[in-house]
Amino acid sequence: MSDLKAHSCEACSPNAPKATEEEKQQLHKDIPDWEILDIEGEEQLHKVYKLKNFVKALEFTNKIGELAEEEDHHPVIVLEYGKVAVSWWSHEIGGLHKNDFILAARTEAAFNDMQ
Ligand SMILES: C[C@H](O)[C@H](O)[C@H]1CNC2=NC(N)=NC(=O)C2=N1
Repeated sequence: MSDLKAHSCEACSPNAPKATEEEKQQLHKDIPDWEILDIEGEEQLHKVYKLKNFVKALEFTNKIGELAEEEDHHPVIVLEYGKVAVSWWSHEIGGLHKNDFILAARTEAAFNDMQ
């Protein structure tokens, strides 16, 4: 396994290439607990995290927000009591770019740091 969270994100433009099937398969190995969902024809990485209470869930949400702002790449985050659902995909290209896998790996690391 590579240390995916340490990879650099590339600027994502509308003509950036989507990750190929082979790349997705390889990158998914680093974040095996994330699901790849097809939402209205666009693939997304998705994971639901459980936390102790609302304050912890909010703290984690804010950490993800910081990761997103650092890379100008933003997820959908659904926050509720003790739970944070995160989806990463690249709006510009309507699917998955390597950046999404990197940010999912950083999300995973942020969660592990809180435990
Ligand atoms: C102008 C700005 O860089 C773009 O709109 C960025 C912002 N954040 C983004 N986040 C995500 N997930 N996908 C994008 O295509 C995207 N584009």
